[in-house]
Amino acid sequence: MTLLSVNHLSVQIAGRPLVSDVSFDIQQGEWLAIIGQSGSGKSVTASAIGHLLAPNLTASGEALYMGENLLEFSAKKMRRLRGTSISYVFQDYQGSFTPFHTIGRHFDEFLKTHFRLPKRERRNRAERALESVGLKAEMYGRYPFQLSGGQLQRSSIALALLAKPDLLIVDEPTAALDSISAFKVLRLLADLQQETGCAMLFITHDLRHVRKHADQIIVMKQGAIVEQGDKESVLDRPQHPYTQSLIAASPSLSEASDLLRGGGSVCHYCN
Ligand SMILES: Nc1ncnc2c1ncn2[C@@H]1O[C@H](COP(=O)(O)OP(=O)(O)OP(=O)(O)O)[C@@H](O)[C@H]1O
Repeated sequence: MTLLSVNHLSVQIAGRPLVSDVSFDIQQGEWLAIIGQSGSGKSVTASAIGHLLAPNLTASGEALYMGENLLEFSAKKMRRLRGTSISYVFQDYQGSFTPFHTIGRHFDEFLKTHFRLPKRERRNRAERALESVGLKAEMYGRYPFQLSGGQLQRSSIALALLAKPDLLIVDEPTAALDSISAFKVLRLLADLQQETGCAMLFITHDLRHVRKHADQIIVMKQGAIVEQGDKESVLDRPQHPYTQSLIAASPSLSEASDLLRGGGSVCHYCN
């Protein structure tokens, strides 16, 4: 079943298009990856869906979620939906936390805003959420600066999944992490997606992640989609010269794909 249907989405700045006529569907539980070079419009597209564009940008078109056009939602209605039905995880995990509030307080504020739960139950839920991303419950009382980048990104994933959203929009979640932490965070996201059954809109530069996790792929260039389809057809039989050049510029992809096909086990991302 279609969860989100984006139709003819365009984003402009002072009359100049940044994203033009973008259309795609995400099915329930599906992992859709958006790839493309820096500046191709991936983040602007993802931000437009949840009303997270910078104030100088305007969006038009449709983003139908359960049949309702999100672009027509009031700010208040969208705020209610964001975090509960549609959640975001950003590259800049630092920005997801207020430095002078404990990790626990962030969870508590979220739960207080969206649910009517007694204090003890809120605390239990937050601690369980931290444990679900491999963190100790004692992280509840720590301040953001007392956590590593990987731990903070895990906390932001736990926070994003707290209300069991149907759709998780993830914008380069590992760009600021070292490769081992990045690998762990991606595996965690994949496990949690399996567990919760949420759909994932995943923005990345790294085609190895796409090869491993995506069902469908969108390729963006200069604000427009140049190719889209299922993972195998886009990565193994790319039609557009731009997709071909992206794949060619990602030498580790052919390596990863050989390893996957041959059942090799040397590549971190293939295990
Ligand atoms: N608030 C803004 N004001 C003006 N231009 C913007 C704004 N936000 C984004 N842009 C421009 O829109 C274009 C698309 O940006 P976007 O962030 O979506 O690219 P991206 O594909 O996500 O790139 P990256 O992979 O580097 O994050 C870029 O040319 C960017 O400079």
